[in-house]
Amino acid sequence: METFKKLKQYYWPYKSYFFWSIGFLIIVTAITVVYPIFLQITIDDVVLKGQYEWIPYLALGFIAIMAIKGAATYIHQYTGDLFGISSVYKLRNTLYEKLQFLPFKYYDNAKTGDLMSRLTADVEGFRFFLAFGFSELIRFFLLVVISFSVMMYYSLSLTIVTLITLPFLAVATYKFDQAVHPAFRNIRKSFGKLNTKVQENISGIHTVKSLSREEFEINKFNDSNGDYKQKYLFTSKIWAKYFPMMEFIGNLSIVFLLAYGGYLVIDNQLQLGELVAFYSLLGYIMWPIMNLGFTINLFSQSKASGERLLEILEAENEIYDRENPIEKTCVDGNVTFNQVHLKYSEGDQGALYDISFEAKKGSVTGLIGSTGAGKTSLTGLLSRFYEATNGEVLIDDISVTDYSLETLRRNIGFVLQESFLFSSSIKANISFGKPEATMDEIVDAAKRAQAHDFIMELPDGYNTMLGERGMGLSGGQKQRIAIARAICINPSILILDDATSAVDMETEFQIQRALKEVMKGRTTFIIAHRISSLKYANQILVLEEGRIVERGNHDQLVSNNGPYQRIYEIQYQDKEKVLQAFGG
Ligand SMILES: Nc1ncnc2c1ncn2[C@@H]1O[C@H](COP(=O)(O)OP(=O)(O)OP(=O)(O)O)[C@@H](O)[C@H]1O
Repeated sequence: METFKKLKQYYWPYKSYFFWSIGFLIIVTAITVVYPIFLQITIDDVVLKGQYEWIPYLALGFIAIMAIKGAATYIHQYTGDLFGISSVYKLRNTLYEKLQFLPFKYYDNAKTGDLMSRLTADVEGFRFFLAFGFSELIRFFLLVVISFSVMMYYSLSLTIVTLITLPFLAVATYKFDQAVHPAFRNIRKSFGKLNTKVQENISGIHTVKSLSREEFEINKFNDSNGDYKQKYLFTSKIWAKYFPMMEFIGNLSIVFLLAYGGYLVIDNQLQLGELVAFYSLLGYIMWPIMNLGFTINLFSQSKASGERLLEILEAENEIYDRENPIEKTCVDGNVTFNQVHLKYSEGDQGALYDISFEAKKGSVTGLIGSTGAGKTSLTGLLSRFYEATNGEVLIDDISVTDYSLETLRRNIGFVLQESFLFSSSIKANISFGKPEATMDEIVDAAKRAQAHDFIMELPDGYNTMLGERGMGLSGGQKQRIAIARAICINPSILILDDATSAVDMETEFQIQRALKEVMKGRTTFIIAHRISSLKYANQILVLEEGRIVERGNHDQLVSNNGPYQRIYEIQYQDKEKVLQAFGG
């Protein structure tokens, strides 16, 4: 129940639908119990007493009651569905919103397919219970209580005899729930894994195909699919084991009813119609109790789903705006790092140690070092993708934690090694960070990113729709759109993370030209593996294992006898060797 309590805020605002639904359910259930009473009166007071003239009236009365029941069932079902659908609409929106604001750290470990199955299958599971399962439980209690009362009215002793099996049925049902709940949680988990498998495969299909790993992938999918099947079969076994047991106990009651009830009729202690009504009423008690397995099943599934939804809703967001954060449309872009340390998680080896430097407004800072040295981590701290463990990161002498996240991210433009483009128009992709941008601004950004010319050659120009992940464009074209997107927000700080590493020399040259133009007047950080990208930087920070081991400009570092000179020699000696080999 804890899970439902925690999720109350999502369904309770729609309680009026729920109460309407339950109100009409009471009418439906009451009418259901009236049927056997009708039967009893017809047998005992009409048929057995030979008063056949009453039959048409009884039949008409029956039709009227059925009509009322039909109308009440309609309202009960419709309002029940409204309750479920309205609640999960709000829940789904909240989940999505939460996913938008969860920090990068959350996504380091999250799996897309699993998240998707939570947002779809688990939300659906929860909805089904709200719309259907809840009222089934209530119907159960109503049917049992009303039927029980009428049975007691007919014969107390027969009620006791027939319902003697009830405690056994209750125990079996309880045990069933205990077994089936973890089984359902496992099914949901396995489904999440299956989804992850499919999603990763589709995202990485180029890699799979280019390395001929289709068979391997098929086998891996088969494993996940097999696991899902096993989990379902395991649950079926539980179901198959308990259900006949419950049915058997239920049928024992009928045996007791026929034996003892028959005796009472023969002994004239009970009327025949009452015995027939008793049989129907027993069905109303036994059937829902046996069916309780199914309802509990629903309940277990939705509880398991609810728990998985709560895992997202309750995930901690460590990076948020402090109270009254500084909101600015434009920062100057003076960046200072003061003895900054970064550890991604407790017990983790640090990613950055004692980083201190200054980058003046409009200057270019180059970051170089082997892979894993901490270059990307350093720039991520500026936008608060992650939080420094110690030390301060300042923009215009104010800690980044004092700014609103929106201010930071509207003032810091990123161009990553592999840029993600959405499956929408080129125009929408460029203005993604500034949806209010005018067409002139979009075109201007594209021109400065050297993207305008090739965009104009596309069939629909700026309205050309891109496939998922920017399919249909070359790597260099995608990159230039990403550059246009970064500068469309007109950022004071620009971070170019290996922006040219994934393209050929010719494209690199074009992109470099685009970047030179857009770097003007912005504090720029260039993460590069190639020295050629850093020649004109005002300062270069050489990182090794999370520490700055050398700093200066290209001319100073190239003869400093340090790691930069070594990188330079490796990159340029090779070039010279190549040139010599070709007689250059
Ligand atoms: N999200 C993360 N969670 C945990 N550890 C991380 C995370 N991102 C990076 N690291 C670790 O931090 C260290 C620095 O990584 P970082 O990506 O900053 O290096 P880099 O210099 O940018 O490397 P590259 O040139 O390969 O991109 C590495 O040891 C890396 O494994």
